[in-house]
Amino acid sequence: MAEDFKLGPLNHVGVAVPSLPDAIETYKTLYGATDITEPFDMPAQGVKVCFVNLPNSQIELIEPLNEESPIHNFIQKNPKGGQHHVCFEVADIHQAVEVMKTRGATVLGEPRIGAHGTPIVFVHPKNSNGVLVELMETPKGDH
Ligand SMILES: CC[C@H](C(=O)O)C(=O)SCCNC(=O)CCNC(=O)[C@H](O)C(C)(C)COP(=O)(O)OP(=O)(O)OC[C@H]1O[C@@H](n2cnc3c(N)ncnc32)[C@H](O)[C@@H]1OP(=O)(O)O
Ligand SMILES: [Co+2]
Repeated sequence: MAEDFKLGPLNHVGVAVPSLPDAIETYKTLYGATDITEPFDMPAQGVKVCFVNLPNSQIELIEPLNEESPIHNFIQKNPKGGQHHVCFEVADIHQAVEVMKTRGATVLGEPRIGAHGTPIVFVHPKNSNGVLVELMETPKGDH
């Protein structure tokens, strides 16, 4: 089970923001980003999300949908926003969950469909030097 587990590519860096339109404007005007997806709501994940597409990865901009959002507290503590998580791809999300739990990590919840349409889970920041790590199953056909 664990022997063939490994992290795949860095898929995205999650940035939590108080206002998606303002953050989009920043990436457009300050960094000249031209490839930014239309924002969309993910009620199951409690966020509004869009992606700044880069040559080798993405910035995932996320805004809390409501006070129940898992990032509501984060924005309360960081009103201007901040780097929120890093996301690595894995071949098999269920194997990843098993390996993380076997190795003593706190896996937050069960795998749920994320913004790329494949199952994701999160490993608590306390397990990774204060960094919230998202594991995302690589979309089929992308292997
Ligand atoms: C649309 C899906 C998209 C995708 O890629 O597909 C996403 O990525 S959605 C991203 C948003 N969803 C999540 O983040 C789900 C997982 N996160 C959680 O369950 C919570 O955010 C959690 C448990 C990590 C923190 O919840 P909360 O902030 O309400 O709890 P606390 O305030 O008690 O914080 C506990 C402890 O953790 C520190 N913390 C919180 N958030 C982060 C963070 N992003 N990075 C690093 N550390 C974080 C917080 O400061 C507390 O630290 P302590 O030392 O105990 O004070
Ligand atoms: Co993410």
